[in-house]
Amino acid sequence: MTTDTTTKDTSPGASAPGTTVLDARGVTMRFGGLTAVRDVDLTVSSGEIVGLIGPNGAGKTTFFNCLTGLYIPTEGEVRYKGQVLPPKSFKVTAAGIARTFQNIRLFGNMTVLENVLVGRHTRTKEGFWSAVLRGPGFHKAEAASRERATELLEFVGLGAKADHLARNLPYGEQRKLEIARALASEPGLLLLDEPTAGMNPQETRAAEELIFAIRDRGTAVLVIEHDMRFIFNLCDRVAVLVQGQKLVEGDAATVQGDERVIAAYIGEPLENDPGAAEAAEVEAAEAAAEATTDAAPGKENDR
Ligand SMILES: Nc1ncnc2c1ncn2[C@@H]1O[C@H](COP(=O)(O)OP(=O)(O)OP(=O)(O)O)[C@@H](O)[C@H]1O
Repeated sequence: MTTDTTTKDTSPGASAPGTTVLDARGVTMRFGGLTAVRDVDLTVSSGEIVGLIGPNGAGKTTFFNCLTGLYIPTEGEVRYKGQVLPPKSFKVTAAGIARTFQNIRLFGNMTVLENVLVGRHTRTKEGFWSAVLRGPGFHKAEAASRERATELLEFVGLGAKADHLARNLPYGEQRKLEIARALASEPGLLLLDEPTAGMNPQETRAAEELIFAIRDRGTAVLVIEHDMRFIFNLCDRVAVLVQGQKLVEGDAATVQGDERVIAAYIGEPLENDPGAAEAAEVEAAEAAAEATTDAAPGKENDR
């Protein structure tokens, strides 16, 4: 038997909108002498898409790893729906938090459907002996899992490719498949680590639509991304990590207007920064003025 009592439209992990699903408090992660994450608080509620941004090495992935049981925070506490998270990633997945990784981690030689079925294992109650003996309970569970996996593939737009080998999918579809596999564990919170990395603009737009649809099914989303346009379009709230600490948190306008955020990105300018065009114009004007001064007739005489 499975716990599969789902409909296409609502995730079984869904909570009433506005319920806090993730509550991370004072999370600190040290590696020897290096503090990668320092005293970070973050909440995510049902019905929300929250973004986590910051320059390279700011501690975003380390923080994600603290939320998924991959790392046990040196200090602090992470609660999911009020319960302190167990310190093992498979238990965290079973509790209701699923994730994707920066680098795609699919089983390339398995079919698209099989990849999603792998993601279902935390939601099936069939034990080892049932699988070995392949009794009626096992077959029923397998059929239910296949049905649910097929629904999820349709949901992400890969219904027609269920029998293809994962490695033969184009890049953007592999990313979608990763998301379908994560959804197969019926999470209440989905963590996406750079979901649009390597995507073209069209694929990025499709990913945006898909994440909105996931939110609408009742799954809260926390997303790390470097693509600022994507993050500010998508997220209800954005937290900025800099050198392991949370610098600012708020809606897109609050974060975009904060001088400290722009300063933190100096040397690594904000992608699609609204001020970038003006800054380039000023630089060009300064360069032109310098060139004119250099070529001015009085210049020789001034020396
Ligand atoms: N397992 C580890 N052992 C030691 N140091 C680590 C480990 N993982 C991360 N770090 C260090 O912690 C800091 C934060 O790294 P992290 O990967 O979390 O940053 P990030 O914000 O995700 O960066 P990026 O945007 O480049 O992915 C970096 O200085 C990194 O070198």
